[in-house]
Amino acid sequence: MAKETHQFQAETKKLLDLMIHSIYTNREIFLRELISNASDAIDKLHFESLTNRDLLEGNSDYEIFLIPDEASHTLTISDNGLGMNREELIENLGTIAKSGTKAFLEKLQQAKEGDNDTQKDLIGQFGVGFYSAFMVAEKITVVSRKAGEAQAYKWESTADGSYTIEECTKDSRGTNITITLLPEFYGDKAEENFTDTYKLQSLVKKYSDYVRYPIKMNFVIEEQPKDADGKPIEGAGTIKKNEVRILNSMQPLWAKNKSEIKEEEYTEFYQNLFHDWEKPMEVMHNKIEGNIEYTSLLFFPAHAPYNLYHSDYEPGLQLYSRHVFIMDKCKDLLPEYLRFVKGLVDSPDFSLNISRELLQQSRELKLIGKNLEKTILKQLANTLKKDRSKYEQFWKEYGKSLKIGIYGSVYNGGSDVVNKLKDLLLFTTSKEDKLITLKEYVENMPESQKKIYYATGKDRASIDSLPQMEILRDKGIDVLYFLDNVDEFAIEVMREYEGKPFHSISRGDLDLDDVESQEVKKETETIAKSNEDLIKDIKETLGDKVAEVKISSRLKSSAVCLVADEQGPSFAMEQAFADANNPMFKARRILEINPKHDLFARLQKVHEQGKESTAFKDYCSLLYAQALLIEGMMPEDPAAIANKIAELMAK
Ligand SMILES: Nc1ncnc2c1ncn2[C@@H]1O[C@H](COP(=O)(O)OP(=O)(O)OP(=O)(O)O)[C@@H](O)[C@H]1O
Repeated sequence: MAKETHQFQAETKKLLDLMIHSIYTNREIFLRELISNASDAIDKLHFESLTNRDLLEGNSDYEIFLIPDEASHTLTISDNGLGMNREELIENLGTIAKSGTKAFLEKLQQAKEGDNDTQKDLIGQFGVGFYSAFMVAEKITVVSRKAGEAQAYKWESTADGSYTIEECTKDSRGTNITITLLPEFYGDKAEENFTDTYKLQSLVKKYSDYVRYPIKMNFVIEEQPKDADGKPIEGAGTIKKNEVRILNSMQPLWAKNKSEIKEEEYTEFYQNLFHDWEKPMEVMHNKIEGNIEYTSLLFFPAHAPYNLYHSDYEPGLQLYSRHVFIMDKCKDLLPEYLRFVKGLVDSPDFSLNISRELLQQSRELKLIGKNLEKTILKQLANTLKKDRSKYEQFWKEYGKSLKIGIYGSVYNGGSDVVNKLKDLLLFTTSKEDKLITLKEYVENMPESQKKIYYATGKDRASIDSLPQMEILRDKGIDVLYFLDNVDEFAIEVMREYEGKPFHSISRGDLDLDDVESQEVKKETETIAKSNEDLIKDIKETLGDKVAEVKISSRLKSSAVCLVADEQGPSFAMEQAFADANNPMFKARRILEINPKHDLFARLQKVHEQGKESTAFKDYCSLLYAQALLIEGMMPEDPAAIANKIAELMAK
């Protein structure tokens, strides 16, 4: 095969330009990224070799080698992992397949130009992998031979928009990545010299100490020759000697005693393993002995990843058995609603070469999973009790996960899940822009209040201005604010909390049970009776637009409002269904009219002109349009409505 030149995909080009002109100061992270790729490639080989021993070609001494060379000012990172063939080199190093990197680029474009802090944050957050090497490289050469295949390939690029691929030879399987360093990154005068063995050693210690394969490097040591007794020979001058040293401790942090581990160690470990630049929000390290034996080290990232609720997010914990890595992203340990938890579990009860399928059925795995879930929920309950502001921070990032868990319990877990999560929920309320638990809400309910009231809206202001809110505010009844799409769905599944049913202020009757409300209700019924014809004619005029027209007992200063029937979905749910392409789930609309409003008297007057009169018809459609607008919905024919208003105003 002759040498081929390929163009980078447009997005890769963008990323490379960014790396070259990066103002990111932490350029040294490229080494961590390449070592982590090398370690992943060994993991992959190890995993595949469980079912195909031949891939090992007789060598299962996994290792990563760093080879700095001052003379050619290069640094090579070599691994004996799975390697890549021609197609894989093109696919992995020529395009950006990872949606994460795509999202990174989008975010970056959104960030204001010259916003250096955001740029820094993003490079750290997304960990741009292989391409980060272009921050320090003039040229990168990748020589790789895939395990089990004979032909090796050489990929090379100066990041000028293209790369070349050609056949080459390589005896051992795996990948060598050679970076020809930019002038500012080699030599004694360099700001950072990446050919300096001691610099490299300290970087490995800092970022890659826990990598589970040995990271080796050759050191040239100057020594005084020794005599037969091992004593240095005086005046003999020094001799140079090569010595291969392992740079990383490989000692898993989780195997140490909790009391011996410093907070910074957990942070570094977490950042290293999960490519995060921030400190984790929570660290949970537990060693369990007894019936079942395991150590778990779990983290909550400081911020929810941008794709936590998308299908491309891969949840799961790492599995180890006696410190030997078995599997990444094992989904079967934790329930869906804890998908944001990162970390690992090490248990001698896991078998080393177990397949994913068998693992799913493993009794030990199920037991450990149940325990981990309990530990996490207990920790959350504890934080809620003892450190409210920390819990609120957690809630801001991951509250949605728990609510989705409750909603999802219909299909997965049932009331058991609801019971586990109901006391961890937080909502703001009409009384204060402060988060409270359901328990706190119920404790503050007046004696006569039998239901938990809630209102749905896009923000506090839009709920505050709902006409239905006025009466509740006047009566001092607190209302939970549902500002997240999933809130109402989750609450629909719960139905009640400690025997108190949830009730939307925009659905069904309010059922306020105090004496005053009972009286108003009676009065409303009387008004409704004496206005039966009017109500019937409004309904007839509006036709299918509304299911029912009613005299309202819930309105104070507003003339009308629209509520949904208690049985069907609410307007917010209707909207959510429509957004999810399910427009058939429609709320049953009920138009409520305030009999105490001056408009009602006017309506009665206009009705005297007859139900077929233009004036009456216009009044009906304007009433309905008003009600829609209050709910944040658009009337079907806004232009016609505007004309009608103009006509009426001109009168
Ligand atoms: N040393 C290597 N051996 C084998 N394959 C490699 C090696 N380095 C990179 N690759 C391949 O190239 C792909 C792209 O690497 P890159 O570092 O850009 O992203 P990543 O490792 O998938 O993601 P991240 O860096 O966010 O973990 C990898 O997924 C892997 O398939």
